[in-house]
Amino acid sequence: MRITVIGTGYVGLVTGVSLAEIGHHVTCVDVDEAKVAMMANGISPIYEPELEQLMEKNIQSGHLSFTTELHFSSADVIYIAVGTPQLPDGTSDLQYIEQAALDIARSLTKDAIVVTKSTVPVGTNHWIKTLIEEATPKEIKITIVSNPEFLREGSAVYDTFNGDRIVIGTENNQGREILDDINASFGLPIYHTDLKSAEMIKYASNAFLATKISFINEISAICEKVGANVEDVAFGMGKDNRIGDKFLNAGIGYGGSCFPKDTNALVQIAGNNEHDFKLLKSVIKVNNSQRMKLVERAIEAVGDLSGKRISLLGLSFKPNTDDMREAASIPIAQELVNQGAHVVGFDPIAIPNARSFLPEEVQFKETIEETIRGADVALIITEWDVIKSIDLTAYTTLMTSPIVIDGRNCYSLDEVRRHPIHYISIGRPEIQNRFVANSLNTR
Ligand SMILES: NC(=O)C1=CN([C@@H]2O[C@H](COP(=O)(O)OP(=O)(O)OC[C@H]3O[C@@H](n4cnc5c(N)ncnc54)[C@H](O)[C@@H]3O)[C@@H](O)[C@H]2O)C=CC1
Ligand SMILES: O=C(O)[C@H]1O[C@H](OP(=O)(O)OP(=O)(O)OC[C@H]2O[C@@H](n3ccc(=O)[nH]c3=O)[C@H](O)[C@@H]2O)[C@H](O)[C@@H](O)[C@@H]1O
Repeated sequence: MRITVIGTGYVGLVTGVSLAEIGHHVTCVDVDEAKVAMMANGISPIYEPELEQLMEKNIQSGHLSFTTELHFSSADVIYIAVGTPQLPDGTSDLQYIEQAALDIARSLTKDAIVVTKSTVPVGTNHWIKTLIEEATPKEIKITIVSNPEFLREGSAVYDTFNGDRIVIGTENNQGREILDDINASFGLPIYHTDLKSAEMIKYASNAFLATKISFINEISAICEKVGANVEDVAFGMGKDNRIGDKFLNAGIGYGGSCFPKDTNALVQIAGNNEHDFKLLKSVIKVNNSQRMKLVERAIEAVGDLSGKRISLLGLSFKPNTDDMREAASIPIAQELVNQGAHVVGFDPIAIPNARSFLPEEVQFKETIEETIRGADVALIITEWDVIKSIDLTAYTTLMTSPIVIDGRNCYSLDEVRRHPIHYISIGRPEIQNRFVANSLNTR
């Protein structure tokens, strides 16, 4: 099948490369000339494991190409994968979707199947179809399909080939049959539904996962007060198949380009339809306050942060990605700078992106050791393997005072107990050996 994918971000590029890998002829279109030039040379503009190897392989085999030209007339199927960011009031900004629809309409010379991969509010697929139809000759027939994406950043390629389901929302059998054909080689379960239900499945899935995270974070706050351990609690809960053991990691909350924007968008979709989504509003509120916990703990541990050297370990919103969108490091770094702290940041991959997201006062270091050297407090923001696997003696030998506040519960408490560290994590008992207190007093 000849497929054109519009938009080559995390979703569009991975979709295009994966469809090429299973044998389709894919043209990826983007308006960003610099990005297209990179991709045409086999270089991925995003950090995503396995992606670049597959890109190179499929460019070589002639299955994958990149262009800025907005001509779609030779495609059998056109995928829309442009961004749907959040407007200030929480609703989805559909300007890129609208532009893509108009670009499609302008160049169509025959019937087309248009597939929406982007996450869009309920009813948007009908709107896209109407937009295209209004701008094309009457004899051209448009079939619209909603095919929401469930990949996670950091494991996007793996997820595309090993996902739990493919959702295909259609308005007729033709769209359904062609999408079944296109996706057959992925070998994943396909679930068919109507357009609106497919759109809703995407928001409901992200909102439910966000709810699990805020729920376990609330439980972690109670664990801290009563002296329980949230990891043991989550493990015990997760053994019940009805609950499941995934997405119960307590921490500093969810970030990224999707959970924050999609939860806000669903609150707006509900509100526009006269439903006050109280539960989801609370999920968002809990998440917003969760992010500041590390700063609050730092103040409890050392008092006034002014003039203190504070290390941020991990800057991206989660490990294995360079994506800084809605990363917890952004409000945390801003608050630390506001309080007069001297902030030093480390991330194995995201530093180039982080420079434009974090306050200019933040300094960056290439290694964990350089980042924590001379620090008064280390805050763990992202659970990169390189941070999880560090020898804990580095904290005691390099820091001015070994106070580690771990927003991702990276270390086992048994391991921490073997080191003279003041260790504060989320929903687990605080560890402050007498030895640490003594060593701090003698500094
Ligand atoms: N990032 C993720 O992990 C996931 C994202 N989604 C959804 O997928 C959609 C895309 O998200 P991302 O890939 O993160 O976006 P992104 O912001 O990384 O990429 C969007 C791309 O579209 C391009 N673009 C915009 N307008 C265009 C036009 N008219 N023609 C050609 N190219 C155009 C931009 O230059 C950019 O390269 C969003 O709706 C998002 O909610 C869904 C699942 C996962
Ligand atoms: O719509 C999207 O964009 C995507 O959003 C999420 O994927 P992603 O944002 O890439 O990453 P996740 O692994 O879901 O993590 C999101 C955030 O939740 C946090 N998280 C996750 C799991 C957990 O138990 N606890 C927790 O705090 C992570 O640290 C991260 O900040 C969903 O998992 C994907 O299915 C979906 O396609």
